Amino acid sequence: MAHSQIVTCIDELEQHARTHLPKNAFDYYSSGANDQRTLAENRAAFYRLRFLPRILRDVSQVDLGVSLLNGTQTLASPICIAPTAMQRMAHPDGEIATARAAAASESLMILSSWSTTSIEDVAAANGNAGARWFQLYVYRDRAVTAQLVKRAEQSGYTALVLTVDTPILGRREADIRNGFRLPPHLRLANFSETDSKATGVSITDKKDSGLAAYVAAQIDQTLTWKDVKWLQSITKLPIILKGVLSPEDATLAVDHGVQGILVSNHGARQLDGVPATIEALPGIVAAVGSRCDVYLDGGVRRGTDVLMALALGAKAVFVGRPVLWGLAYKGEEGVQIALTLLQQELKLAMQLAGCSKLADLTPSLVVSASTYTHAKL
Ligand SMILES: Cc1cc2nc3c(=O)[nH]c(=O)nc-3n(C[C@H](O)[C@H](O)[C@H](O)COP(=O)(O)O)c2cc1C
Ligand SMILES: O=C(O)C(=O)c1ccccc1
Repeated sequence: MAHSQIVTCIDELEQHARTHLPKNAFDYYSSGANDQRTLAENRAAFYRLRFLPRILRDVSQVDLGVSLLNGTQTLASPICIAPTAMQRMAHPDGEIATARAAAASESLMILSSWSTTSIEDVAAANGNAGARWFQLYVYRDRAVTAQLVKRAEQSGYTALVLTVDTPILGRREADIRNGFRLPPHLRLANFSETDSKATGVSITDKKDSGLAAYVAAQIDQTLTWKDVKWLQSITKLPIILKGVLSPEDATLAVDHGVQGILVSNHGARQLDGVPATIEALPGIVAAVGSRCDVYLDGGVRRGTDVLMALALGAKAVFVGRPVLWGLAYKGEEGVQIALTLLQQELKLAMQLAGCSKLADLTPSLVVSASTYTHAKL
């Protein structure tokens, strides 16, 4: 795709990234775990669903506006940015470009703890009008964790997204083959050299996946529900648990007083063989009811995917790799292209489905292809 051409879909941005990014960066961004079964399922499961559109409803005006966390976070659309680590590998502006594009699109950005731009610099780029949440891992050193929380609070991040599916990094074989590590000109901007040196493992170590070894040394594998309580004790920010797939855990999460659940399989990068997120969503929505927000990420590449997730009960969806592909294409402008494409596709899909606002979206809009086919036989 030449730069002068119009980008028509997210997959085109991915194709561009595949041919323009260094192999070790593209492989790191695109990989799933093991045989990448769940990676394929995250897309395939959307393909197994069908819409039953409604007709003769006035769709001349479409409102994509949504409010999250009990009305405290209003957004122009329910399409938001998932946290992805090390964005400066995709474009020199990295997280700064993402933060600017998010603000320009009135979208919400979740910043990864493992960013190549600091919490403070991203906040400045996102600005007063921007909406930003901070993604947190709990580190072996609780002082490091508490310090990150404090910095996020002071920099105007309005929620903490606690990732709970990564006690250790999943097995990404391309990274092992490539000996993946952070390029030497970049650094994990939220940690001091001493934080990382203390573990004796450096992210630039030249063995296997340098990342996996580094993560194993940093992240606290002893994490349990008591640590959710600990986090609540050190912050007043709302807490969203990211990486919930089981309805039982969703119920526990609500019982522990979290304000949101992000149904996620980490872009199929952790345990291979788990369900696609769009398959896991209905059970979690049923378990949670209206007791907290439920969001989804994983494999969202089309406005029609967004529509399916919202119809099945997600309040908002998050995209990870599409933002990286946008960054690789054209930095801030590329991320805006990705977000705008998805927003326009969602609007069109809603009109064609007979819906003019998000409140019109109900599970009856979506049927499983197999159920629907059998019912007609
Ligand atoms: C390259 C990459 C880096 C990621 N880094 C993080 C991270 O630092 N923290 C986190 O909670 N999730 C991380 N994720 C998971 C994403 O937040 C999200 O769950 C996933 O990418 C959504 O799937 P999608 O890429 O198909 O949209 C990462 C995903 C990718 C692809
Ligand atoms: O690569 C990832 O998926 C990821 O989430 C991660 C986790 C810890 C450090 C860097 C990236």
